Amino acid sequence: MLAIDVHQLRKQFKVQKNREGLKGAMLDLFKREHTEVMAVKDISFQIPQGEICGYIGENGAGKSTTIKMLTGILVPTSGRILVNGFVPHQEREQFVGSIGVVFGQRSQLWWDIGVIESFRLLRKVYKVDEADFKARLVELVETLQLGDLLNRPVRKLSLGQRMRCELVAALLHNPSILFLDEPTIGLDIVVKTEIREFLKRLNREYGTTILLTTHDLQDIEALCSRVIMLDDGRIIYDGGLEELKERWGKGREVQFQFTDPISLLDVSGLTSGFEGVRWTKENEVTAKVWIPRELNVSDVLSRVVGSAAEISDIKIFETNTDEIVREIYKTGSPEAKEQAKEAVRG
Ligand SMILES: Nc1ncnc2c1ncn2[C@@H]1O[C@H](COP(=O)(O)OP(=O)(O)OP(=O)(O)O)[C@@H](O)[C@H]1O
Repeated sequence: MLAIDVHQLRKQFKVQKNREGLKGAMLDLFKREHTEVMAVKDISFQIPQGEICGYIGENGAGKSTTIKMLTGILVPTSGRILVNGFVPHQEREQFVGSIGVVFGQRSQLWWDIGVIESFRLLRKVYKVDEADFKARLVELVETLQLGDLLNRPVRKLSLGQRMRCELVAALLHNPSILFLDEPTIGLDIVVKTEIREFLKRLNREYGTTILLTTHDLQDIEALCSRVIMLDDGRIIYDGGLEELKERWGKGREVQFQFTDPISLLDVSGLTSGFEGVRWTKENEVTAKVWIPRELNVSDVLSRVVGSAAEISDIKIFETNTDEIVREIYKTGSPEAKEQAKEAVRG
């Protein structure tokens, strides 16, 4: 069974218009005018059990709206959703037992009571057996190092501590799918890394399926083999992260450290004939070469390595996903968007 199966999913919101001026406000009192906003436009995708998939897009692209439909909080305007074989908004009671949800910007813990009390209440909500609850709590508390936080009220926790507690709260009933909406927002790099490690482990040990939205592409790099990219309510890319980099990455950079001092002229000579290759000198013995996407990196490398110049070190710089994705978002890079839409269609 697929973890998530979505067909032609659409969500349209009715938004009240505000008319201008005093007269407008008076008129609004009697009869409001409405417009429609289509937040999600007939999207389809399937996620198998055990996959970690990133769901990305600019502000307002429709990510949260999708997650809310997948978790049964919003009812779709049209289309079909099956999550763990359930129709989320129809079969709520059984359904919520099989999923966990963390919204980075909202808490599911009670503000004024000890964290452990919130966990106990959630145990009742999810009808988790006492012995299972204890075993799971011990394990999660240990992995996420929550020991001395458990008796503190949530309002006294730092954001990072709270987020770790949110994860425990979402996982106490051992769900097979975890939805994360901006799980690392506002956290420092140390806590971000801890949370990423924890999620990887969860996926590895329990096969938990994870769908996560994020604006932090480091989350995607660290966790996801697959990315779904949304733009204005439509899917513009659905595929591997590596493929995304390959398809839209503009090139690779390789840094060479030579044994003896070199000049820019020397190194440029090494790659003569390769069109578009650009060298920059970093210091007496170090130079960087930029290799455009159209060329095979290893062809260029072997030419340099096979030359008379003696090399003491080589570093290859990975294509920066941040830059690629920002480029697609920003320029809309019309042809990239068009290509992507075609790839999804075809
Ligand atoms: N309850 C609502 N009523 C009306 N319009 C809404 C509602 N919720 C979302 N929208 C609109 O739907 C579109 C998609 O919003 P959504 O929150 O899903 O985007 P998002 O990709 O999650 O953005 P962000 O990264 O900012 O969280 C936006 O234009 C938003 O204004």
